[in-house]
Amino acid sequence: MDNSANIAWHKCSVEKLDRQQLLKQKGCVIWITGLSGSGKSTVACALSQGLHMRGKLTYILDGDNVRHGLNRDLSFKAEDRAENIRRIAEVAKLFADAGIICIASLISPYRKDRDACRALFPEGDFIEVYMDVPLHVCENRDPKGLYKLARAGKIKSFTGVDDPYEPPLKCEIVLQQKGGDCVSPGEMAETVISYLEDKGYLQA
Ligand SMILES: Nc1ncnc2c1ncn2[C@@H]1O[C@H](COP(=O)(O)OS(=O)(=O)O)[C@@H](OP(=O)(O)O)[C@H]1O
Ligand SMILES: Nc1ncnc2c1ncn2[C@@H]1O[C@H](COP(=O)(O)OP(=O)(O)O)[C@@H](O)[C@H]1O
Repeated sequence: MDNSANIAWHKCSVEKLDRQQLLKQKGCVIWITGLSGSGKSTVACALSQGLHMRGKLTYILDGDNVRHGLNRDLSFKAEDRAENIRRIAEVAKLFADAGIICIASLISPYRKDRDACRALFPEGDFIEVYMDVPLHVCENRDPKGLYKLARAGKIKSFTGVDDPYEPPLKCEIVLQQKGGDCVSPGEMAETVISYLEDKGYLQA
């Protein structure tokens, strides 16, 4: 797998700590996982807005968007999903090293792929957020009409329909949308911001 030989890491005197001091924050990744339609992109945006208003620098890596460019060669079969997730994690690692709060929002359905991403980061810097929204709620929302197409057999291997989703067994934050209680994207974002504040990520 590793085709790079005879290479050495080149260090620079300006390091992550220096960049963090400049930005008055700590670089990390907030990894939002969940079914299609669970609200990942909406919460990612609300979070980015909330942090921006507090003077914090963020950048969103959305699965759908990255698949328009860097990952345009990848399909939805398991190996390609794994590669999609691996590449996004490596990019997120660069953003975190830049001192940025990187928000990755992608289905990332397999536990082992998400755990492999976590292993790329120092302890604490990979913050996994699970959008705990039942399939029937996502399917009722169906903003892009994809569930309808999947149920009609026009899209194959659609997560939650004929492809698996493995919820996290243990993650930093669970955002629930269950029963009659409606939790707004802004409220969900505030939960994540409180976590970041408590853990010291909003200061250098
Ligand atoms: N087969 C299949 N399964 C799931 N999703 C599908 C599929 N085909 C297309 N789409 C659209 O692609 C978006 C998911 O891309 P991701 O990069 O987040 O997926 S993954 O992490 O690699 O599983 C997903 O976006 P979201 O709805 O925002 O989750 C869909 O719009
Ligand atoms: N907290 C929420 N409460 C109600 N509706 C929501 C919430 N978050 C997102 N939505 C709606 O659900 C749909 C799917 O959201 P989206 O962010 O596109 O999900 P995903 O990125 O997981 O596919 C959109 O129509 C969005 O407006």
